[in-house]
Amino acid sequence: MSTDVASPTAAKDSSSLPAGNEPVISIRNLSKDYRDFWGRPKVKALKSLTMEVRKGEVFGLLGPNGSGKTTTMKLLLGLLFPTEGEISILGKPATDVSKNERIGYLPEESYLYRFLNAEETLDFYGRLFRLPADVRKQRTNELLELVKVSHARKRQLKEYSKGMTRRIGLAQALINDPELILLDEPTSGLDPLGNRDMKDLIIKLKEQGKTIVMCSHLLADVQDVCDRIAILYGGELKVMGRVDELVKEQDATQIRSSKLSEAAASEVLDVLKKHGVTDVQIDQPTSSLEELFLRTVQESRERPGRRISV
Ligand SMILES: Nc1ncnc2c1ncn2[C@@H]1O[C@H](COP(=O)(O)OP(=O)(O)OP(=O)(O)O)[C@@H](O)[C@H]1O
Repeated sequence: MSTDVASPTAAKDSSSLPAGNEPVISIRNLSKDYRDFWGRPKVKALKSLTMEVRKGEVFGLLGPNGSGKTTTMKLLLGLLFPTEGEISILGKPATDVSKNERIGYLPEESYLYRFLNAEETLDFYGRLFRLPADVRKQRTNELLELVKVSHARKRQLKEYSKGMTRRIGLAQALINDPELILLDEPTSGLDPLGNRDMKDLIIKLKEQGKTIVMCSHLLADVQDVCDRIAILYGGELKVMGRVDELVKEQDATQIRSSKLSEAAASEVLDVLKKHGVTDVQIDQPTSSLEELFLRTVQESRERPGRRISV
């Protein structure tokens, strides 16, 4: 397995950067101590974190509660100052707030104004980025379509469901057409349809050349959309690498075929036994519950009133 167990000095992952592909984010020996009322270090939230995020990739930042993910996001945005270390983001230091005009951020809890409707919300954030009125109008329309809340554009956000609020939060994060998008728990609170939409959106943004960093506890979602991940524990980088490489089982072989007859399966077993392989399992593959759920909803839409047979 090409896993990198990070040490404070060596936290690079296996696939090195191709020449000319400068990292969008470069973090070197980053530490963050939160201090108490008297300025004494209270919590070491990050310890010597070194990592890179490349242009056009979807990067997952994982770890249990309190492992330092949100702290990392806030340091990237320049909302916190590091205790030690350096961050370069879009070629600028993280403390240079001008770079935030090229960044979109979806916080874990969206801070949206409950009494504004969807249109007004996006227009308000567009104004914060000093976008001209015609651009604000065009982006608002495009983004409401993209996140599928066009039908509720005139409704105040206080009437929105959790999933709709998450969608408008994402639209807000995209209003400035950012190059780099930071998403804190993007799929939390979404039903399986909303979840699929959000993942499709993330993939679409990647196809448009955007770089995306996301924190999530929903590992199946991370596996679905992320190219590379880092796992933090207690503020330290423990693992970093390509998702497909990290989850590959090194000491097993998988053969997939169309459905085998009993006779064919038995012959296959004989061949494997001849080669000394005894721990063989031949069974029918299963699809995910997510696939079944989405198929059920799709078929229910197309053929209302019918019971669906699997
Ligand atoms: N403002 C703060 N003051 C003091 N300690 C803090 C502060 N913010 C975070 N911490 C501590 O820093 C550590 C890392 O917190 P952080 O929020 O970055 O973790 P996280 O990985 O995002 O967690 P979660 O998955 O719960 O969101 C935790 O021990 C947390 O208690």
